[in-house]
Amino acid sequence: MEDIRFVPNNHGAILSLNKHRKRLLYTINLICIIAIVPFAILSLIHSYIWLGVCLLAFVATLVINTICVIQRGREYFHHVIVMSFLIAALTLAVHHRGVGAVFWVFPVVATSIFVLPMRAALFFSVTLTASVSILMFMEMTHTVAIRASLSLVITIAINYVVVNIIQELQQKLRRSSEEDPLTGLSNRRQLDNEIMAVLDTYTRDGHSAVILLIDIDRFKTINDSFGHDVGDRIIQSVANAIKDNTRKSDAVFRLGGDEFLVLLNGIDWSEGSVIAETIRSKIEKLSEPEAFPVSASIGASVVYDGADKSAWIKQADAAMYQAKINGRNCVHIYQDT
Ligand SMILES: Nc1nc2c(ncn2[C@@H]2O[C@H](COP(=O)(O)OP(=O)(O)OP(=O)(O)O)[C@@H](O)[C@H]2O)c(=O)[nH]1
Repeated sequence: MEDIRFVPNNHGAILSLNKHRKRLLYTINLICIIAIVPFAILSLIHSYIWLGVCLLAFVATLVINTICVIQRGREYFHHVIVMSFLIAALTLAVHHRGVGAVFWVFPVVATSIFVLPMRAALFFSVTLTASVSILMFMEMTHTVAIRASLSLVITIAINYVVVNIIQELQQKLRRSSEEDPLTGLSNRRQLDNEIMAVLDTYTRDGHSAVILLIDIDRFKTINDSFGHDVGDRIIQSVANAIKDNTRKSDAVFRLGGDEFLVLLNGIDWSEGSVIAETIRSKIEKLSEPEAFPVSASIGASVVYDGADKSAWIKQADAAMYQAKINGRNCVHIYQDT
């Protein structure tokens, strides 16, 4: 499940819009134009000038923001400005039209949490509820004011609990779709994006990078001789050995079975071969606690002009295959022959 709220960056701008987010924005805009614009015009006709002005200002700023977000990935008006028009309009509507206007507050409060950052939505919902409630206590019977205010508070509370649960589930789902459960390493799904980013950096800035393809030697024999549980433990130990000997800026993936891929960023072939050798020797050292031989064959391939993702991985794979042919438990660096 995807996060359906818009993610603001440090400047409060709205980032990456996927098609679900766009759909939500279009729907909100359409509803606002169909429902609010006629109401604003009616308000102006009935001489509720400020109410009409605030409603039109809200719709205008919302539509402009939507266009800017879709075209440039950034809001034009900060959402505080857009929401201020809405708070003012709804408070004026309750003042002019009485309790009937309070019904409009419920969908607005419920929707805010899906379109605003969590804190902003909470601030907006509380401010709107407070201003409408104060007005109701001043202008209506206390029974009506208490009932309406209480149901608004309950709506806000339930919304926040539900959205928090959705976010937690969403994070779990994202983790499980991107992470290998046995080792906690990223799985193949993440690989494409990471490699594309490294290739972009190489093309743009000339930063070198190296792929290491690591395959545990005779892993089938380990499984057959000592069982799958021991095999799993070896996979975890190898994963830890790789993680412990790479930097945070490198990316480590379990491709499946007993095969791992390491993406070494900003590293040339000589540094890459040193890291590969360190990893190989750390994996070999796992033999001591296990009391049976553990080793891995490693193929290395350095990024090259015109490299594409699958050709680059194929080179590392060919190098790893050569390391197996060379007797396993060794590093082989791909060379164009
Ligand atoms: N324990 C365990 N075994 C797995 C897992 N995934 C795949 N395998 C086993 O890993 C073994 C992979 O063996 P291969 O890489 O084909 O061959 P190998 O025995 O390692 O031989 P070489 O690669 O030629 O050195 C197979 O027996 C798979 O059943 C896993 O998650 N856990």
